Amino acid sequence: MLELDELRSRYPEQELCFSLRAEAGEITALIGPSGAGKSTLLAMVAGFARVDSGQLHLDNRDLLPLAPAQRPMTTLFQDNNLFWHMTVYQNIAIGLSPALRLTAAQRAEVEQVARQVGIAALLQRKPASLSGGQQQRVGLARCLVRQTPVLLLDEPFSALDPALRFELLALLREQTDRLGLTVLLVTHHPDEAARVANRIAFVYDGRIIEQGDRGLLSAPHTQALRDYLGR
Ligand SMILES: Nc1ncnc2c1ncn2[C@@H]1O[C@H](COP(=O)(O)OP(=O)(O)OP(=O)(O)O)[C@@H](O)[C@H]1O
Repeated sequence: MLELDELRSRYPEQELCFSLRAEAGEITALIGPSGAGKSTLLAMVAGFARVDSGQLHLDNRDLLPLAPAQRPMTTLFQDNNLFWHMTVYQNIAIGLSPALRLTAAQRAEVEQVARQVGIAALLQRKPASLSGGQQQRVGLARCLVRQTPVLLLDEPFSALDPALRFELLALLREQTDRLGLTVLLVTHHPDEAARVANRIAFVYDGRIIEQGDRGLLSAPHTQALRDYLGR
């Protein structure tokens, strides 16, 4: 289980403080207004943003002393950070070896993950020749090949049209179940959250002020969540 206990960051204009529990095999959707702190929450967990106090554990292992690269997690943003001069194969392989020196077993892993996310036929292509949805599949494949137990996703599919977005989310759901991943997914689409997430956390003014299962969206407790949902 990934546990955030009063994980706190103080900025001049705002103090952020998050408590959250996320189980393996679960997708937790983080929703909330712009500026509420969703991306900063992910950055605090990943080690990219300063943490002033509180605790962060994965299965009772203290993650706070670890540098970002040592943390057992992978981050995917909307801007998927693909390298345009490299092939799809290389773009996935770089998740395993920055120098692209792969063992035979690792090469087989790249091919297997590519099959799982439906891009096996595209391995020799360059990202520029792919559709937006295919590019995000490559980004997801790079994350999955690393085999980290935690995935931090910051609106990875938001630029895609709804049908493609749901296709990619279904793929994420499938891989989360298959690999027992712990996924935190920032999204601006509550319908997206309702479709794939096990839990939904509403981030408001630097705090999680409501959380629950998908039912949260049909029965919000706070006025802030009602306002956010436009009800
Ligand atoms: N490095 C920083 N310096 C100062 N303030 C910061 C910093 N990082 C985060 N913050 C504070 O955290 C707040 C939340 O920003 P964040 O980008 O996490 O919100 P968000 O919910 O992801 O918004 P959006 O949905 O628009 O991406 C900011 O308004 C700011 O007050």
